[in-house]
Parts: sequence; structure tokens; C-alpha cells
Amino acid sequence: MVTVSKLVGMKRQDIKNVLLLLQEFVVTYRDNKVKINYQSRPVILFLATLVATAGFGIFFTLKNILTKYNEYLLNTKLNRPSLIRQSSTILKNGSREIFIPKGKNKVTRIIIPKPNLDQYAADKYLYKNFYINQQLIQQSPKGIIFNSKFLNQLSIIWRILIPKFYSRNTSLLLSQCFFLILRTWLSLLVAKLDGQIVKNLIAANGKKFSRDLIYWLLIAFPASYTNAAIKYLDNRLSLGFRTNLTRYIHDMYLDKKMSYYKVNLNNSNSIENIDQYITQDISKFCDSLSGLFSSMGKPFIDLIFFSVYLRDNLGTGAIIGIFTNYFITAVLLKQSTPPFGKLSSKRTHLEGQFFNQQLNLMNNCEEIGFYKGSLIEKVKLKEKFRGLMNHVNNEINITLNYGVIEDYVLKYTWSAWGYVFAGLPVFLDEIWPKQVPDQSDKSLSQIQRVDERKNMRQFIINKRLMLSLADAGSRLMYSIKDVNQLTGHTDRVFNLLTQLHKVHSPRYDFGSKFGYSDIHGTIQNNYAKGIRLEHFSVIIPSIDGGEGIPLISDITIDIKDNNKNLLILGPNGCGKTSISRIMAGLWPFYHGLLSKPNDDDIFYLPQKTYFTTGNLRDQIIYPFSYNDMLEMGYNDDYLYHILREVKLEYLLKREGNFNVIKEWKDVFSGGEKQRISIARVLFKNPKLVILDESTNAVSTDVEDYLFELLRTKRISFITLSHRPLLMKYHDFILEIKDEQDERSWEFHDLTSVENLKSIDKEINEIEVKLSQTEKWELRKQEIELYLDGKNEGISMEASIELPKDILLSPKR
Ligand SMILES: Nc1ncnc2c1ncn2[C@@H]1O[C@H](COP(=O)(O)OP(=O)(O)OP(=O)(O)O)[C@@H](O)[C@H]1O
Repeated sequence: MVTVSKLVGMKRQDIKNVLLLLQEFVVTYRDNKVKINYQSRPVILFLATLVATAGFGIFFTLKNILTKYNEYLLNTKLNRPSLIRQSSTILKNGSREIFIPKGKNKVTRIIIPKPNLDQYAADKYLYKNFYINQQLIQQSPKGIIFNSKFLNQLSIIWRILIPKFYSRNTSLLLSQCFFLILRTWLSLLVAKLDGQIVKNLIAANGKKFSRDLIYWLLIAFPASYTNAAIKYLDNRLSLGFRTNLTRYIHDMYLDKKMSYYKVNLNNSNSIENIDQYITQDISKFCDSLSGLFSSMGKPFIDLIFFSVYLRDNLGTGAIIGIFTNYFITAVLLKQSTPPFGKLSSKRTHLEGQFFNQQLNLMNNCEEIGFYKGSLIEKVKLKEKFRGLMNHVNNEINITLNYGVIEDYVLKYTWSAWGYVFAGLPVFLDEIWPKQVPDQSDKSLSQIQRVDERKNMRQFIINKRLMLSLADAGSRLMYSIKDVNQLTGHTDRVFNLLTQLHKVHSPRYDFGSKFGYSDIHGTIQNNYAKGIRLEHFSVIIPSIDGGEGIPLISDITIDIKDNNKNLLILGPNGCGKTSISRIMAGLWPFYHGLLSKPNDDDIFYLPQKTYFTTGNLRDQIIYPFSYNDMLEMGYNDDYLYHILREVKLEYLLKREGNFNVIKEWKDVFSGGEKQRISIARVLFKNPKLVILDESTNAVSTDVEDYLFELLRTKRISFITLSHRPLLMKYHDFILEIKDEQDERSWEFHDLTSVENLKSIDKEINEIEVKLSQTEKWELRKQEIELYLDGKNEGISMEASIELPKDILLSPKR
């Protein structure tokens, strides 16, 4: 005993007291059985949680069984091939039902909701009005009492996150509120139980101590359940928000109005690194918004509950004191809070730039390799990385300073303040004892002991609640940082949505405003006769909106036969591709009339062939999917037939099958790329195809063959080229000329006999010139060999080209 007491540094009397206490406890426990009240809150809560868990378990198991059964029906009872053939059905409500292969010989059903185009048109005005209002507020001389840009932005985005009251996200949000309130109520019960246990311990009441310990363990079950549920709902809510936002953006970004092109063009509305906005920014925004509900909701509800409870124990004055302290420190902290929102939004921007530079290197590695451009690429990468690192460094430093102030104030001063108020009733009781009932029959020591226990219980409860209150207050203060960051994310997401709404407008003029006053051109679709341009002007859209540089003006042509072919001929940079950009709706059409066939009947082949991610089949059928192909009634044999037609059948032999996945843009040669493009035309089989220098990389005999192929397939073509030799495949020519700083155009009808003759003459002249060039090349080589001493004799024609002194001088 002595050694033990020495070891722990206790007095002998203390040890004796503890042992006596333990003895008392054991005796009480043995003599009285522990009585559990089955109607007490901990028991009811425990049982309720058990029932709820079992209920949810049964519900989700049944749901899973039902889903599996439906899939079983889908894959067995119904005939799979015919199912895939009807793979993309439009349902009654306008949604698309698609079946996606899942594993071997299995499909799964997916419903894609119908995009609500009216909603985008209506929403556009919210974004427009927001900017108008902001401008008005800035101009307003008196200023507005309360205007939060962040809350205004959030309220507009909110319509996307929770579009209607009866939605999945609403139920998630309501469940979140329920669990937050439940959690605070449980904390209150736990605090009371805590005080109760300490009181029992001091009173050495083993029976009550054991009973309360059992209650403690029972209440821990719903408490843990509640905490886990809050975290779970947080994640689910974030996912739900992200799904709604991404779907909304994709519907706008990737529809017929081609916002993805317009928003990526270099103008005042373009968004640098838009990929990052759609992937990372939206995810961060949703995470921080859903996280804010629990990070702010929890302490907020705690503050209300705990202060109501504490008011009863400590009095209104104490509560006012506590909140005054909170308010003053909150204001001070707010003053010293760095602009976390701006900092985090700048970091995201810099991360995006660095990422894009890496992506650029990855996508163009071959070209950079040929140029031996690794050094300059390294410098550029280093520059972007240094910019990012400088910013992150700066952010870390700012955060350190703020962290010190924040921790000192929130963690320590607030807790000290809490202790003061928790101790107040005890000290006040000492100074001004309350009137107590007559206890003359009890000894003084007995009364003192009861009072001590009561005080201790009350102190434990108050202390716990005070600390929880301080904790809630500090968490609320910490979440100022979260709110600041959310402000930054909200601003970026709002900016993305605004730009998308601008470019999504049907008459978008590339300007920064929601206006389109400069666009007066008329486009007539469904012009079955052929193609007609009237006072057609080609104008580069200005990067600030409206008309930019004019390229060609006032073209008027009318081709009234949809079986005839047109060649648009002109030097580099004269605006040939720009004509097709206007026809395809990529650029605005400022002046004139354009009559053309329906968009579905035209197929555009861009100058640079695009290769999609996927297998060999995907390259040929682009922009259709495999499901579309099956729906159209085609199979791989048909694709092989197309490959044979464009003389690429060896590709299939080389690659083995159509399912091979490769980085196709790096695999195909220049000529192969162009022949794959023609294969796409044959697969789509349109009425009209626009060929933009689509055959300049193939040999002349293959070019001949490909144009003939299109003719036999009765696919009309409009060719954009700078090579007059292509005239022979066409019936009309729109010739664009650059003459003394002036650009003019001429239209030639080659279907008339005289024109044909003159064209034949022109082609003959070109061919003569070409053969002369070949002869010159031969002679040059002969002279080179002669001068190098590798050729003894030299032909007559070549000797004419040589100056006499060289001819007569000794050989090198
Ligand atoms: N987004 C743009 N912003 C500014 N200028 C542009 C833009 N797009 C094209 N241009 C300019 O417009 C002019 C016409 O371009 P276009 O691509 O139509 O020429 P092209 O006749 O097809 O030339 P090529 O035969 O070389 O393909 C060029 O001088 C080009 O630099």
C-alpha cells in the first residue's frame, strides 16, 4: 500500500477514502437490483433506431430485388437483339430510353430526361437581370441597404439544384434538417446524462450509476446513427446537386446551338479552361454547399437549443453576455479574415492553366518532337507551375496568420468565457445563498454533501453545454471561411452559367452583352432546289460582339439543281471555310439571304479530321453511336464494304477487327485520315456534303476515284479549295480573287458548252505548266550530278541552263 501510494503520489488517507467509496458502491450494487425504466427516453430512442434500421434494411433489400428482377426480365424474357435495335426510344413524356450493354450478353436500361428548352429561355432572363441589377446598384447614389451578390447568385442557381418542391434533393435536405435537430436534442440528453453519472459517482449510488451507464450505452446507438446519417446525407446531397447542375450545363452546352464551339472561341465570352469549370468547379461548389448545411446548420441549431436550456440555468443576463462576446469576436474576426473566396478561385484558375499546358504537351507530342521543342515547352510549363506555386505559398502564409488568431479567440478565449458563466451559479450561490427548505433534522455535513453533489451535477451539465455552445459558436465562426470559399465557387459557377446562357441565345453575336442587334441575315432551311446566296457577306465576328472584319461582300449565286456540284475556289485566308462556318451556324450571319437544304441533309467535313475516343468502328460511323448504327439496320459487314469503297480494307486486316481501341489520330496517315472522312460521308449518305480541302493529302488518282465515287453515290458536294485542278469535278465555280487589296468574286457556270471549252483550255494549260515543272526538276538533278562529278555527260536541255564558264571549267 505504501509503495503504491508513493508511486501515485497520493496521501494514505486519500487511498483509504477511495477504497471506502468503492466498498460503498459495491454494497449498494449488490443489495439493490438495477431498475431500467422502459419508458425512459434512452430506451425508446434505442428501440426506435432499431426499428428504423430494420425498416430501411427491408426497404432497400426489396428495392434491390425488384431492380434485379426487372433486369432479369429485360435480358431473358425479351429478345435482346431486337431490344437493342429499338435502343433509343422516345417515351411519352419526351424522355429518351436507352439500353446500354452491361457485361457479357446483358443490357441495362437508362432514362435520359427530356431537356426543357423553355426553361433555358426563361432562365436566361434571370442571369441578364442579375447583371442589370448589379449595374444599377453600382450606379445608385444612395446605395442599397442590403445587397449580397453571393446570395443573389445562389438564389438563381438554387432553381437548378432544387427545381421543384417534390424532388429527391428536397427530401434529402429535409432529412438533413431532421437529423441535425435530432443530433442537438441527443447532445442535450447526453449532457444531462453526463451530469447525472457524475452525481451518482459522487453520491456513490451504484444502482443509479449502473442504470445511467446502461442508458448511456443505449443512447450512444441513435447518437452514432445520427452522426453517420448526417455525413451520408451530406454526400448524397452534394451528388444530387452535382447531377442536376451537370445535366443542366450539358443540355445547354451540347445541343444544336453548338454552345461548346462558341464558348471556346477566342472572344470576350470565351471561358478559359471551361473543362475545369464543368468538372472541378461544379464538384467543389456542390461539396461546399452541401457541407455548409451541416457545418453551419449543426452549430446554428446547437446555439438555439443550448442557449434556451442554459437561460433556464444561468439566467438571461448570462446568455446576453455570452452572445455579446460572440458578436464582438465575430465582427473582429470577420475584419481580419483574408479573402478566402478570391484566393481559392484564383488557385483553381492557376491549376487549370497548369493542367492545360500539360494537356497541350500530351496532345501534340509528335509535332513538338519534330520541332525539338522540349525546351520551350519546359519553360512554359515551368512558368505556369511557378505562378501556381507562388499563389499557393502566399495562400498558406495568409492562412497561418489567420489560423493563430482564429484558434486563440475561438478555442481558448471562448472556452474561458464558458467556464466563467458555468461557474457563476456556484459562486453566486456562495455569496447570496438561496432560501432552502428547513433541513434541521439533517446534520450540517449531510446538507453540505447534498449541496456539493447538486452543484457538481449542475456544473458538469452547464460546463458541457457551455463548451458545446462555445464549440457551436466557434464552428459557426470557422464556417465563415467555408462561406468565403463557397462565395468564390458560386461566382465561378454563376459566371459559367451566364456565359453559357449568352452563347445559347439563338442569335448570339459573340458579344459580351445579352443582345444581338447586328444580326440581320436570313437563313432559309429546307431549300430543296439546291443552294442560293443573295447579297451574302462573310464577316469575321468581332471579339467584342457584332461585326468584325469583312472578308467577302455581296455574293449572289443561285444553283437550282441539287444534283450539281459547286467549287469555291480561292487563295489561302480568303474566307472559304468561313462560308461553311456561316452555313453550319457556327458564325452569325450578319447580312443577306442563305437558302440551303435542311441541316440533317448536309454533312460537313472539316479541314482537320477529328478522331473520337473509341474503337475503329467509332471512327467510321462518327458522329453516330453503335446503337444508332444497329438502329439504322447496319452491321460490321456494311462497314467493311465502306472501307473497301474508300480503299482502306487493309486497315481491318491489319487491326484484326472493328473493336480495337487506339489513339487513332496518331495511327492514321494524312491520306488515311481523309479517306476515313469520306467513309463517314458514305455511312451517313447525306444529300449534300461540304468538303473543305478534304482530298489534298491523297494522290491524284485516288482523288479522281473519290470524287467519282461521290458522283456515283449521287451525293452532291460543295468543295472548298485553292486548287484550280479540282474544277473538272464540278459544275459551278465561285471564284474568290485577291486583287490589289480588294477581294472580289466571280461565278462560272461550267455546264454551258463555251464555259466547258474554256475550262478545258485552262486545265490543259495547267497540265502543260505542270509537265514543264517536272522537266525542270529533272534538268536540275542532272546539273547537280554533273557538278558533283557523278555524271559524265549532260543533256542538251540541261546544258542550256548552265553558264558557259561552269560548263567549260574542270568538274568539282
Ligand atoms: N476566329 C477568328 N478570329 C479572327 N480571325 C479569324 C477567325 N477565324 C478565321 N479568321 C481569319 O479569317 C480569314 C479567313 O479564314 P478561313 O479559314 O475562312 O480561310 P480559308 O479561305 O478557308 O483559308 P485556307 O485555304 O487556308 O483554309 C483568315 O485570315 C483567318 O485568319
